[in-house]
Amino acid sequence: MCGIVGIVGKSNVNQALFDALTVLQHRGQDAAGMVTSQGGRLYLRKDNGLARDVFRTRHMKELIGNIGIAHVRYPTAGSSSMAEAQPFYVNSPYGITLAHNGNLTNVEQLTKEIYEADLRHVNTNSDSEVLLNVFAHELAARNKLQPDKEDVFATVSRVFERCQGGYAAVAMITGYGIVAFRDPNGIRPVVYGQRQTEQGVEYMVASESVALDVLGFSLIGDLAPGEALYITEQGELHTRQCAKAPKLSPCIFEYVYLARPDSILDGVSVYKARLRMGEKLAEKILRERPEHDIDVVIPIPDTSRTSALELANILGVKFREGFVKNRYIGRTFIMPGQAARKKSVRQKLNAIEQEFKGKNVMLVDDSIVRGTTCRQIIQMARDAGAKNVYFCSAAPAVRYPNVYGIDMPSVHELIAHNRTTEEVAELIGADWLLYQDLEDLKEAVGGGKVKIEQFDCAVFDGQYVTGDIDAEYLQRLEDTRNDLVKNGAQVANSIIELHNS
Ligand SMILES: O=P(O)(O)OC[C@H]1O[C@H](OP(=O)(O)OP(=O)(O)O)[C@H](O)[C@@H]1O
Ligand SMILES: NC(=O)CC[C@H](N)C(=O)O
Ligand SMILES: [Mg+2]
Repeated sequence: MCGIVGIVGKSNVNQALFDALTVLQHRGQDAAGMVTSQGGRLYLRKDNGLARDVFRTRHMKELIGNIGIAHVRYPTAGSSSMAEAQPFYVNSPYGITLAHNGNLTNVEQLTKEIYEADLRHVNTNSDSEVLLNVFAHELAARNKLQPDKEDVFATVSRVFERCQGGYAAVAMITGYGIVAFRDPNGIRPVVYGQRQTEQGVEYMVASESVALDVLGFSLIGDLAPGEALYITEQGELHTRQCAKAPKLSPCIFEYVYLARPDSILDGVSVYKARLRMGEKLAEKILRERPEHDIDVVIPIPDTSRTSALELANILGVKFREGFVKNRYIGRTFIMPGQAARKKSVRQKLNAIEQEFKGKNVMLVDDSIVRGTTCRQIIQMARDAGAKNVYFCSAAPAVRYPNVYGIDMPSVHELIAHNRTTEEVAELIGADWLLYQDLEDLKEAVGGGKVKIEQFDCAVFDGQYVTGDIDAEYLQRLEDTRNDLVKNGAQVANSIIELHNS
């Protein structure tokens, strides 16, 4: 779940792109990049690190132009090498750059085709570089000196025919405009909006609506699954449905953890969805233990705050901030290695003893994935003197790998894989553990004012909406991307493409 953004403006867009990246930083902390265009030239800066570290004043000065795209990365394919930071670039046709959120599931076949049939060179293990080359090949196949919107939309249709998986992408065609597209299942989100300036209307595409809000763009809407958008350099906006059988199946984990609460995705407020998750969970507690003895509800900052608050309200139990979060430490789950993740939990969270001493505490988290967070947190609650430590998760048990852009490649790393709730409770040291039911989660997200009928819930139920995932695929994923392999795979590549400023 990386963050992508593209802007067609009326003055230099570098500052706006940078600001958007800082707002989307929660979607990827490993690498950041930006490319802008002016007078047929491209200006690129990308590297590993947070946006604020990658872009210094000297880089910003060189990123000139009224049009550009940018990316924050959380690696889910290839390695964490800086050579895989995005946007990627190919020089033909026209000079195209691309930023991608998601994961292709037929990347091996595509890599072969690109080399053997399309005669194109791919220099990294990133699936995003493959996606760019498919797009570039199909645009080149139109054989036009000056491509128009029909060429762009026909190209996206071909991309949909060839590429499987989850992908939300934004690409810049040098001298022509910005294209954005969302896979036919709409697994990853893309929104777009506009703002009025003295020089005319500016357009922006981004992973989440919060990026539009903060920059003063008003939301026009989401890209529908299978829809593409093309904004010319002159500022004309075109949209088109380019897929044969689109079906909205957004990743439900976006609402659980990935997205910011102040975003609206596919018409659903993430904040409200999380409130409803808390409500459903409280109802389950009351069903299962009407005589519960919970003294206080405590969230695990940050993401669970919203659902924990509503859970406490419905239970009629005190809501307290029992853990203080170090604001200078980022998100733990999207860190690349287990050692870093483990260390970070203790650095990030500290208990306020008074809230625990002698009490039965109900700790609430949005999800339990590897169990890194809850194990340590429960111990901290005990050390702080809690009488009983109960734990609940606003999402169901995570039991299956994710293949669409969340780094959960190995079932053996998932604490709930092949374990009952009681076994997980024992392992994490909880006196009582409660998970949200999947139907309740679906209802919490898709049952509000705006209805969503189908989701990608694969991490909870093992059903992969693209229909191309089998045991063999999952085994390969496990073998190539488990924690041990990833730790050994950090090759110090340099970037072979545009000069990096
Ligand atoms: O079971 P685990 O493998 O530990 O993963 C789940 C935890 O990781 C996430 O927190 P994170 O620290 O990434 O971000 P947050 O501050 O937004 O909650 C999530 O909110 C859970 O707390
Ligand atoms: N999290 C993502 O969306 C990752 C995009 C791409 N698969 C990469 O690894 O760079
Ligand atoms: Mg958390």
